[in-house]
Amino acid sequence: MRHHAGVTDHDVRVLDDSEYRTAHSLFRGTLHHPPAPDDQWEFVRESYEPGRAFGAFADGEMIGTVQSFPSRLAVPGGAVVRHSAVSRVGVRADWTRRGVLSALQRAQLRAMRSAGDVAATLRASETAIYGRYGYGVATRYRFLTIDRRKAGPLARPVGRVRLVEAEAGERIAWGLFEELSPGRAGTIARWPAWWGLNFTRVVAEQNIKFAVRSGGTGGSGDDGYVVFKVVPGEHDSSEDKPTRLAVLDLWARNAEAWADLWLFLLGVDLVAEVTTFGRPLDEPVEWLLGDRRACRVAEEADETWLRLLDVPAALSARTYRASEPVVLGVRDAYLPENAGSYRLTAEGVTKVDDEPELILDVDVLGSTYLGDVSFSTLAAVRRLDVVNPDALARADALFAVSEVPWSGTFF
Ligand SMILES: CC(=O)SCCNC(=O)CCNC(=O)[C@H](O)C(C)(C)COP(=O)(O)OP(=O)(O)OC[C@H]1O[C@@H](n2cnc3c(N)ncnc32)[C@H](O)[C@@H]1OP(=O)(O)O
Repeated sequence: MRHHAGVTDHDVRVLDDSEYRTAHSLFRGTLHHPPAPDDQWEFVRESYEPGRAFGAFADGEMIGTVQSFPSRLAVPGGAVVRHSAVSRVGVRADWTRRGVLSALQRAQLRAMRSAGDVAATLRASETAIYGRYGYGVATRYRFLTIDRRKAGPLARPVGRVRLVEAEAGERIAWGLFEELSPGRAGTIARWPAWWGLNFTRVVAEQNIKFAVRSGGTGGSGDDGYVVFKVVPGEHDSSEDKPTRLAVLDLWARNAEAWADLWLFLLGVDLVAEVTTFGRPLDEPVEWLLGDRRACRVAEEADETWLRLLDVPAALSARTYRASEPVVLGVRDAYLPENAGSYRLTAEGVTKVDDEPELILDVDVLGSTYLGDVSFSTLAAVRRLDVVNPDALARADALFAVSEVPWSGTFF
């Protein structure tokens, strides 16, 4: 493939399983990590799926790679669509800014759509990279830091939270997760190798713990779990580091189980600080505490970058609120079959020849799709062309959701 006014020549093709380790080492190199040692590779190998890894080659050497995991994504209204979780994107430092990633993206987007995936998502290392390929920020998450000794929760537990040894804990967590996700819009299915890589592999080394909740008013079965680790503090050095409990993964079937899990976490002795990995924006942790100021949002950040691969299928999969119709005009440079006018009503979606009222690139449509940001907001920052200003309120009303979207799975 010739790119960027002929600066470079490279070919892109699907990798076979003899090439996965080279691709993985190349990717890790672009993040400035050494290749995975053998024990880690055993877990990583499992996560490469046939037909899903691509390499870019120049002079017979691999210079760039992308790959994806097979998954499913929940959309507003409760439907679940086929989805690829894209990761391990990297181009060797001596080949960057010559169009190598663009060529890889072109091949990967085409392949995912041809395979029948409706959407792809990823976590971006930098925000400047993926908009051009049609990915838009579609969910956000927040990282909490709680001063445990100040928190003083007022509620009392209803059920029972028990610590479970790692093997059984992981099995129970996995089972509950499969029941609960995809559920909320933005949540995804985890592929089997996700568990091995994220937990099994590091359980002993990182002293990872599993706690399971049961026995609430809903019955005696397990209905929530939390995966966490406690990092002991250091008090003998010049810097005083508090003992910290880090919440890695927390899912519950209902609010009662959720609150019991948090009450358990806030009651672990000798812990000064409870921190979380990215949690949903609407998780009411502050409201559980006697002193809401004990809970600080350490960071709020972009979580899911969403790429609609099959726009008509994606628009038809989600539901819409009652409102007057709107005609959206979609532009898509990489998958031009998505381009055109779509008439949306509360009952459904049709591709039409009508003049669009709002014109937007597919990455902007991706940002609105799960309901995290409104058309009006994106119009205010000039991310879409407003042909008919009245259409903004109609589009906002149609796409409105009652629960903030969130993924909750890092990859
Ligand atoms: C889902 C994940 O895996 S996230 C991890 C992504 N990987 C990394 O961050 C590892 C380090 N970075 C890299 O490996 C590379 O820089 C990549 C993969 C991000 C980009 O690869 P490249 O081959 O340089 O991208 P390519 O040349 O195709 O760029 C296409 C366009 O995007 C722009 N672009 C690409 N990466 C960046 C960036 N990091 N910052 C700003 N602009 C960028 C280029 O300037 C170019 O713009 P132009 O068309 O206007 O000239």
